[in-house]
Formats: sequence, C-alpha cells, structure tokens
Amino acid sequence: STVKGLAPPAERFDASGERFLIVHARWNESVIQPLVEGAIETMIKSGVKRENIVVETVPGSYELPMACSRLIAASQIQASATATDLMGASSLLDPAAPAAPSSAPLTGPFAAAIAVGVLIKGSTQHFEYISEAVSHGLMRVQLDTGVPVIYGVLNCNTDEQALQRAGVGKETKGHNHGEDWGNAAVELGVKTKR
Ligand SMILES: O=c1[nH]c(NC[C@H](O)[C@H](O)[C@H](O)CO)c([N+](=O)[O-])c(=O)[nH]1
Repeated sequence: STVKGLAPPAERFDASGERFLIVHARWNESVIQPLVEGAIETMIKSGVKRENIVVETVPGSYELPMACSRLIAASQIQASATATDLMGASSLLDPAAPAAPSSAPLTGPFAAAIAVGVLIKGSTQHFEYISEAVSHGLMRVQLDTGVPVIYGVLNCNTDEQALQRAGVGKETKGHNHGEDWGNAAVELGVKTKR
C-alpha cells in the first residue's frame, strides 16, 4: 500500500513537567518488553523525565481498562491533596516515586496514559471477546476521566506479526509501534492539558 503509513510526530511538545502512566499486560512478555521500552525511550527523547513515567503491570490485556481507570483516578485525587492527607495511597502508583514534602501534592495527575497489551489469536474465540472488550473499555476510560489513554494493544494473528510490530521480527525486523504510542502520549498529553 502506498497510502497506509505511520503518523509522523508533529512539532516538538514541551512535556518536561508532565507525568505519564504506562500500564502493560504480562502476557506475551517477549513482545511487551520492546514495546514498553520503545515508548519510554521515545517519551524521554521528547523531554519527559524518566521519574515522571509511572509503569504498572497487569496479568493480561483484559485487565488494562480497570487498572488505567483506578490509577488515573488515584493520581487525580492525590493531585489535590498533600502527602500527609494520603499516606500509603502512593502504593497505587510507582513505589519508587520520590516522597514529596508533606506540603506538596503527593503526585500530579497524569497528562496521558498508554495501555500496552499483545493479543495473539489462539484456536478459540477468546481473542475476539477480549479484544473487543478492551478496545471499548479503554475508549471509555479516557472519555470518562478526560485523560488520554493511548491504544497500545496489538491484535495479531501470528507471533511473527506481533514481533514485527515491536521491531523484533524474525523474518523482517519491522517497526516498533511502542515509539508511535510514546509520541501520541506526549502530543495528546500536551494538547489536552487543562
Ligand atoms: O494479554 C493477553 N491476554 C490474554 N488472555 C488473558 C486475559 O487478558 C485475562 O488476563 C484473563 O482472561 C483473566 O481476566 C491472551 N489470550 O488469552 O490469548 C492474549 O493473547 N493476550
């Protein structure tokens, strides 16, 4: 196809002060890992600080909407409170997050989130049901919370398709879609900032 192509990143955005969330499933870990690394590296190239990228995991893609919903809500609650009000609540977020002085908000709200999952078709209808539920679920989370949730779910028929979309294909290397998701998270995070 001469038309289908990746969305090139738009002009550079200043996301240096923004916080981002990445929630990734652990199914198909060998594909998940390059996707997540690609997203993080791309975001850092755009000026995002690594300590402002919170990474959480869930068992499978079906858990992505719930985890994104809860973590986005927790970060929004904490943004309006101080550490003393919400001691222990930070366990929902990155445990490595630097402890803020009690007068400062424990965490800031996330500018955007990326939900990363790899669905590979098996011999049953499981794939279709999860894929449909996750797509609708993630769309609902972003519209309900007002925080962009970038769709980082690969829906593949074969292992090789998934590997190529993480830039680690065996037949041809392919392109790491995690990089595009990192760019999309920065762009939407800046453009939808309130
Ligand atoms: O992320 C995935 N989860 C998968 N299933 C687990 C599912 O996401 C839930 O974790 C599980 O159903 C428990 O809710 C997959 N398959 O079943 O094939 C898959 O390919 N990828």
